[in-house]
Amino acid sequence: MEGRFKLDFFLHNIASLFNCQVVWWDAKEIRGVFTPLNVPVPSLDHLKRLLPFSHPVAITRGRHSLCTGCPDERLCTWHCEFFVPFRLWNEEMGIGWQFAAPTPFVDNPSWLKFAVDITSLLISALEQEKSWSWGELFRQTVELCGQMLGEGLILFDERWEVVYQNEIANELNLYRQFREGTGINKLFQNKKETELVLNNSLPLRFRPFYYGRDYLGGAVFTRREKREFKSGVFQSREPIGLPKIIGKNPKLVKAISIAQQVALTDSTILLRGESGTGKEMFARAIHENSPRKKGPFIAINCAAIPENLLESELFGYEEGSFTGARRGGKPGKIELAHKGTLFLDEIGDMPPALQAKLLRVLQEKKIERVGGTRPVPIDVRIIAATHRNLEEMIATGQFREDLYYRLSVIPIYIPPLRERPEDIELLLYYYVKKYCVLLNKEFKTFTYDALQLLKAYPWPGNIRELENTVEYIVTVEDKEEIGVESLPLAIRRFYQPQSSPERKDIRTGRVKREELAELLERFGYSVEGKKELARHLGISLATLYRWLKKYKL
Ligand SMILES: Nc1ncnc2c1ncn2[C@@H]1O[C@H](COP(=O)(O)OP(=O)(O)OP(=O)(O)O)[C@@H](O)[C@H]1O
Repeated sequence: MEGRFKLDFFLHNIASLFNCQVVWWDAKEIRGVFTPLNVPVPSLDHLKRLLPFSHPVAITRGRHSLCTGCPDERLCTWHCEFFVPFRLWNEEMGIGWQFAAPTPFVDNPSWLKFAVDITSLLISALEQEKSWSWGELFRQTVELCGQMLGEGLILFDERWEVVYQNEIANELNLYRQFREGTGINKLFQNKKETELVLNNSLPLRFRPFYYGRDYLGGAVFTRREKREFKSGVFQSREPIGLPKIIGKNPKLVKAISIAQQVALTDSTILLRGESGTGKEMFARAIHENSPRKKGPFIAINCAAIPENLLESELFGYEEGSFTGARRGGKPGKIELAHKGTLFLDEIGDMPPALQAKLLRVLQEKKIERVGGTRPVPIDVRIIAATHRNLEEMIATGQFREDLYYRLSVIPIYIPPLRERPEDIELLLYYYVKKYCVLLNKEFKTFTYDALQLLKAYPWPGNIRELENTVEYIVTVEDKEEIGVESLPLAIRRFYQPQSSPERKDIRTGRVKREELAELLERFGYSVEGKKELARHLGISLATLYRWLKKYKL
């Protein structure tokens, strides 16, 4: 098999295994796109901007500096993208792994390492083609994939002989189970992708490998999620099914529990909360846990698209409906979400004319493209989100009351981070772990002072800001213990050393009203916020309440 085609073969199979799009390119051209997804191919202009990087890069949509001014910004529907640069045949090249939605793989901090390992394996095989046997390359690739999937794996050759099995398969006695029951050759004799439950207890997935029309063998993977689901582990341990919704704050836990219940229904949901509190994450989790999870999850940010384009983005258009309209027309996001979920982010920014049009879609469950004449029936579940005060907007005539009632059938409030001080440490260490693995660094801890400061900081950008902060610290800091001096300036400005006048004054009860008001603002007015403030000041909650009463705060 010649070099280029060998790489094609592997990338194609890995893409379908992980349900992602894999792109291989150099400075002049896109050499290959491998994808089981029906999604836009990135432009060469976008990909070329990645080539100057000499190290692997993980990009979450809208959060990386590269997203600003990206030529694909308007078309981008990716959840995230991993880029691995390399040099082959004396040229700079790159392989990008793009995911349309969060999945267990994307959210696993080991993914970037996996992407690097698999790329290096393929490249070294291509570089030293003579010394690599085709079978060995195949075995090592599938083995790495099996580790990443965290599932039992047995690999067969074209004669159904076992060529490899990993430890999980070993533990499950997988091979014996085949020999005792119907043989593997019978179970998968049509050599097509198959899912089945072995001996009524073990869900399996069979993946054949072909090169052109030649059958080369196949892999059998166990399907772990199903096993966990059956035993109830999934439901009890991770209520929303996406383990990364971190937090134990009672208000957040309540939001998760409501989301979990309504996920099973088709009700329209309105997610409310400040920017960066996790509204989109909730929306995706609800979709993933709903009966629509096999359908698409389509997100659109009503504030990010210019008013004149929003209508055609949402509703699509027919051919010739305006100058520049694409031949054959284009479906809008609502149509694309058919049988799935449509996430309307920043709904408060939707212009009034479109609010009326959206209301009609919700009432009639039909959609008409711009320039179209035929209404098309659609079956879409709507989740809207906003950080704005819609009630005030209704009062000032900026938002339609009837649309508001249609949308907020189930309102879910996600509290800002400053109202959830107990979650800050959890999130800090969650992201420290994630970025230390991603960036291949030693695990880090915070000094007492740094942790107190991070807990006292009001996090106006919420979890997005916290994640960016941790990513920055882990990237630039080599020490194992992170002190106040390593924190970004914006946070250090909040530092109040132990002997500061503020503390002394407060301890002696001589704190000024303005100072206390400012601290209260910083920690939040909730009971949790006040508890945290009392802890910060070194006084009891009862004393704090006394002071607040005294100052009428
Ligand atoms: N509870 C949580 N646990 C872990 N990560 C979280 C949590 N909540 C949010 N995040 C992370 O914080 C980031 C911001 O979340 P998300 O984009 O869902 O916020 P948002 O409220 O939709 O923001 P915006 O209104 O600005 O679009 C994401 O990277 C998300 O993964």
